[in-house]
Amino acid sequence: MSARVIDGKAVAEGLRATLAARVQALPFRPGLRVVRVGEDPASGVYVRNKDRAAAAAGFDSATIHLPAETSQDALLAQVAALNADPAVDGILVQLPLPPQIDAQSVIAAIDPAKDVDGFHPINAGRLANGQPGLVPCTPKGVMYLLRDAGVTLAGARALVLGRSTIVGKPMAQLLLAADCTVTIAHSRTRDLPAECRRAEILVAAVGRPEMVRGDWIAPGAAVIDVGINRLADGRLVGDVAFAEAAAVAGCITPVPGGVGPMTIACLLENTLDAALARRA
Ligand SMILES: NC(=O)C1=CN([C@@H]2O[C@H](COP(=O)(O)OP(=O)(O)OC[C@H]3O[C@@H](n4cnc5c(N)ncnc54)[C@H](OP(=O)(O)O)[C@@H]3O)[C@@H](O)[C@H]2O)C=CC1
Ligand SMILES: Nc1nc(=O)c2c([nH]1)NC[C@@H]1CN(c3ccc(C(=O)N[C@@H](CCC(=O)O)C(=O)O)cc3)C=[N+]21
Repeated sequence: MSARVIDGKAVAEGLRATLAARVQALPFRPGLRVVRVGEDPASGVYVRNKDRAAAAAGFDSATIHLPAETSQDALLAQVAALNADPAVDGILVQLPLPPQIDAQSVIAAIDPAKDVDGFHPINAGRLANGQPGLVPCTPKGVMYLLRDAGVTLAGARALVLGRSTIVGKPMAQLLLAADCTVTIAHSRTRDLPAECRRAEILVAAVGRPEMVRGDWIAPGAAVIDVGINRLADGRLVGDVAFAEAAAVAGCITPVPGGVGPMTIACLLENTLDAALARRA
């Protein structure tokens, strides 16, 4: 292996320690509510990790777990109650939602000032316009990791693999704002390996286990693996074939212990930011 492995767990611990110190100095505890509907197994891990991290950093955090058959109206009523609750600074509705619920409508119902996921159209629009707002946690965490690893951003050729609203698109916006030359690739991209090979910064967010092979990576590239894929044998792997890619890349994030912990730390940072803005 030649690549430096970026320790997302350690960077996240550092960020959480800074946030904990800031929270301790406040006359109130920032309030975070996670709404989970049904039993999506991947959400279970995330919600558990988040609860532990939020409590340890001094946040007032709770998960509201609703049954899988919850109606859209009932979920909208829950969101409205959290919007109206002055003790709640951040609201996160865990995705995916069951099929009877339209996620877009639910996200649009969240008070943009409490939208710590940064998924509300108002916050997405602010990001696109270069205005301050709440930024989606995963792409925000990736930017922290790139900066921590000392990766040169201005002028760098960056490729984002994936164009989802929650990862790919906001990731591309943040890299663009940092003066990268950004390409967004997706399932209709012609010759994906060739596009990847041109990238000095490669961010993979496709949800396809180990799809990105070693010979797709430019020598010395910074490789950020957002993918979280649970294999049949229980192993957790990313969207990048780690060992192959690490033989070629300059630096690379592992799964687990890469982007995932940063997502949670950034959720806490967004909650603190939302609390300070709301209560100012
Ligand atoms: N570490 C973390 O904190 C987080 C990790 N994740 C993980 O990141 C991954 C991506 O998540 P998310 O963005 O929500 O996923 P989505 O399924 O919403 O989006 C996947 C994207 O990848 C593209 N894609 C799918 N298959 C291929 C292919 N064979 N070739 C090229 N492009 C393809 C899709 O293209 P098209 O648009 O054309 O369909 C789409 O744009 C998942 O593994 C998820 O679990 C997600 C959130 C947080
Ligand atoms: N509204 C909403 N916001 C989200 O941000 C959101 C979501 N819904 N739905 C699901 C995805 C996925 N996601 C993860 C975050 C952290 C880890 C994480 O902590 N991963 C650790 C541990 C993984 C493990 O041990 O299983 C790691 O990668 O090291 C995983 C997955 C957030 N998401």
